Amino acid sequence: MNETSQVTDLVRSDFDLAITMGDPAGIGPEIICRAVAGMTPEQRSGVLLVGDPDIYRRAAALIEAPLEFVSLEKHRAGDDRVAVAEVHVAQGEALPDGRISAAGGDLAFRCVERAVALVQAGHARVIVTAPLNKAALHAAGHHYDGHTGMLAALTQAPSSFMLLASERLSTLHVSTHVSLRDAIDRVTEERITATVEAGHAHLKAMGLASPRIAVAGLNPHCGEGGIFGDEDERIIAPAVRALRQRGFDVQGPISADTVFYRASRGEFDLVVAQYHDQGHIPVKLIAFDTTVNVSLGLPIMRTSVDHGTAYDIAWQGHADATNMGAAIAYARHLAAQRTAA
Ligand SMILES: NC(=O)C1=CN([C@@H]2O[C@H](COP(=O)(O)OP(=O)(O)OC[C@H]3O[C@@H](n4cnc5c(N)ncnc54)[C@H](O)[C@@H]3O)[C@@H](O)[C@H]2O)C=CC1
Ligand SMILES: NCC(=O)COP(=O)(O)O
Repeated sequence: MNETSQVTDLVRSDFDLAITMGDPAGIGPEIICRAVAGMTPEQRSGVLLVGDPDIYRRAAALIEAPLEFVSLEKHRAGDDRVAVAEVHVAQGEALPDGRISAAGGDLAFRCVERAVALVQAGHARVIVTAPLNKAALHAAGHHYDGHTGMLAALTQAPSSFMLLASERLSTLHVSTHVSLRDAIDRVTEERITATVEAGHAHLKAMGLASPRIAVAGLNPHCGEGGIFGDEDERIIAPAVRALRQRGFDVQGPISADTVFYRASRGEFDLVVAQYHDQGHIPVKLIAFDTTVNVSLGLPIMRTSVDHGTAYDIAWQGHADATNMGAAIAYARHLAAQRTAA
């Protein structure tokens, strides 16, 4: 029986969160154990870890957390031990700490695959992901651009969008993991429209009655009348006009050098960024520890830390789990909003 088919044999089905291990060579196992160790027994009972239990045990020992783990199939309501949907490292494969390996990339992929199956089967509600390394993922032959694209493929969603949500500033991206040259080609009316629609729907679902959305320009000063490029006038402005005609509270294009500052002061609930770094840099600058990566446009719910695998500090015992805590809190909030709706 393979790991995915085991979901049909589960003995319990009331987990709020399925938390995936990410790349085991990185800080994922450590920050997950830190976050779980800090939970109340009630919160912990709603958590299902996905990954290799021996690696979770090693991480718990590293941080001296008194956590015990039990296979999902043996877990019962009231059990103090942390339930684990087991996904094992391929035997005999090298998995060096803090280094890119096919074994690490493959385990990270199989954990996400398993988590999706668990959620689709109704055994968990929201997926929270620890970071994976995209080079390791590709080394293992899984050619996705990250979780966001992988989740779209695994759930047969036509598209997915990356939201970085923080208290002061949230950004949603027209494109993410492509080259800057490709990103410019992806600035199309269709993609801008779909991104605004996805952001609007998410904010409504999170309880905002009328989300105020800004769309960032692409070129310096939005092209300044065509002197520095014409995409802002030719593509972004018509897309925003059409959205406004449909009733969306959306403005733009607004120069990228001011729009994030304005949003961070409360003028907008969301900024649609035209490419990865445009939307990532301002949020990570002001809220690296607390920004949550949320996948939009999928039939399932998923949140994540905003940081990466941090190989440089992996398995040294001093990774900061604040961001994992924020991703978990956002996931719980998502689930609660969905229940209330
Ligand atoms: N959600 C995900 O799966 C994400 C995955 N990545 C991937 O992670 C890999 C490494 O990315 P990098 O650009 O090196 O960024 P990174 O976020 O892994 O590391 C950047 C710096 O921040 C530090 N850092 C990050 N998280 C930390 C934490 N929790 N506690 C203490 N220090 C922390 C690291 O030690 C490093 O100095 C790449 O393959 C990237 O694609 C990056 C972002 C998100
Ligand atoms: N820059 C964000 C990142 O790399 C995480 O991407 P994803 O795994 O959430 O698609």
